[in-house]
Order: sequence, then C-alpha cells, then structure tokens
Amino acid sequence: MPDNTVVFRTRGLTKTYRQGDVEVHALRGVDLELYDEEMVVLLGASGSGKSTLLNILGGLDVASSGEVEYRGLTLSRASDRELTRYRRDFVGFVFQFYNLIPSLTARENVAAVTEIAQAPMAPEEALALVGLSERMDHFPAQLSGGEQQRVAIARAIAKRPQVLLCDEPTGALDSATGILVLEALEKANRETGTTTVIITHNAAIAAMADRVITLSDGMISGEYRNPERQDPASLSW
Ligand SMILES: Nc1ncnc2c1ncn2[C@@H]1O[C@H](COP(=O)(O)OP(=O)(O)OP(=O)(O)O)[C@@H](O)[C@H]1O
Repeated sequence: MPDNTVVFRTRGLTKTYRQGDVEVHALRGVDLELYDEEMVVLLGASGSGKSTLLNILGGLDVASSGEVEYRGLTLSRASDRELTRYRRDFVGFVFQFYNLIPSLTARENVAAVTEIAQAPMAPEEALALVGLSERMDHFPAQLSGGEQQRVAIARAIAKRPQVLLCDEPTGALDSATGILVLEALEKANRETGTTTVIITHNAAIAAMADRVITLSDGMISGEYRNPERQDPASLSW
C-alpha cells in the first residue's frame, strides 16, 4: 500500500520550447506531489505536456523555471553528472516503443542493465515477474509487441528502481495485449513497491491507479483518488 512519504515535489514548474520566433509553453506552472509506492495515471490530451513532465521527473530534461525535488535532491539545480547518476540509480523508464537490442535475447537485454546495477534482480526473476519465463531465450523479432514491451518492463524493474516512469506503454498495442502489459506494471508495482507513473491519453486506464492526475494545456486540471484499484484484467477499451 502507498504511504504518505513524498517522493517527488514540484513547485511552479514551467517548460518553454523555442522554435525560431515561436515559443511553446509545454508546462505552465505545475505543482505536484507523488508518494512512495503509489501507482499514478497521468491523463491528458495530445500536447498537454505529459511527456515533458515525465522527462523532467526522470532527469531526462530540465525545467525552464520552478523546482523539482526527488527525496530532497533538487533536480532543478542538479548538474548533468548528478542527473545521470540519479537516472542510473533510481529511475526505470518504459516508452511506447520498446527499444530492445535486436541481436540480444530477452534475458540478455535485461542482463545488459543488471550488469551495471548495484543490487539488481536476476534477469530470470524480472522476466518471471512479467510472465515471460517461457520466452527468455527468444530474440525481440521472435516476440509479439506485448511480449517485447514486457521485456522492456523487466529490463526497467530489474535494477530495482525507486520510480518507474512509463510513457504511453500501451500506445502501440491492441487492447488485449495492452492489458497484459498493464498487468505486468501492476504486479511490478505491487511486488516491488516502486512508485509508478503511467502516462496515457486512454481514460480507461485510470481505474487501475491509486491516484489520477489530469493535465490540460500544461497545467494540472484535475486530481482524484480511486477508492480502490481495478485489476487491469477488468479494464476494456
Ligand atoms: N523538443 C521540443 N521542441 C519544441 N516543442 C516541443 C518539444 N517537445 C514538446 N514540444 C511541444 O510541447 C507541448 C507538450 O508536448 P508533450 O510531448 O509534453 O505533450 P504530451 O501530452 O506528452 O503529448 P502526446 O500525448 O502527443 O505525446 C506540445 O505542444 C509539443 O509540440
């Protein structure tokens, strides 16, 4: 169960992209708390700023103004070197496209990360957690899209990250396959206690979260807590 320890706190977060003379205000003052072990779904229309926010939380990008803290570490004032260490030690990422290395098996794709982590799971344990014990020696081209995404989840969780940031993890999948991927994320969150953020424009996914945050035009426009989390198997879209 999530507790009330704050993991992330943002204050007045903005991000402005400049393209020639045009300024795009991707984030326009985001104040947010994320708590230890919780499962958050971040909903919003295309262009609302979801990926921008996730990338700043994950130390892949920096804000234009405002503050972001991760357990007391001020990411908004961290050096590139500190951000690299933060990402390596604390953050797992899952993206819409799986970014697996085609010449390595599922097990080897996961091992490529666990070899450089401090106290990782065995690749076999991470792959079992996402239901892929029978597919460990397959190459990405021999796996379905949903299986490849589950390998990507195994790779992200095998280093036991404190936070798991998922950007449209089911965006490239049909609904039945997407649900298997969400089940893998649900199980990983439940069994490892990793604070998990899933961004999506698919409102049906919100029911599996502890808490749902909505972004519109670069600002938080809504937030609520589900009385209980729905099993992803019961979702449909
Ligand atoms: N590198 C960039 N340069 C310029 N503008 C950008 C850049 N990245 C994002 N933007 C713009 O910032 C705004 C927010 O983009 P962002 O990708 O965060 O939205 P999103 O909610 O994740 O959208 P989607 O669901 O389509 O991925 C959009 O208007 C986008 O065009």
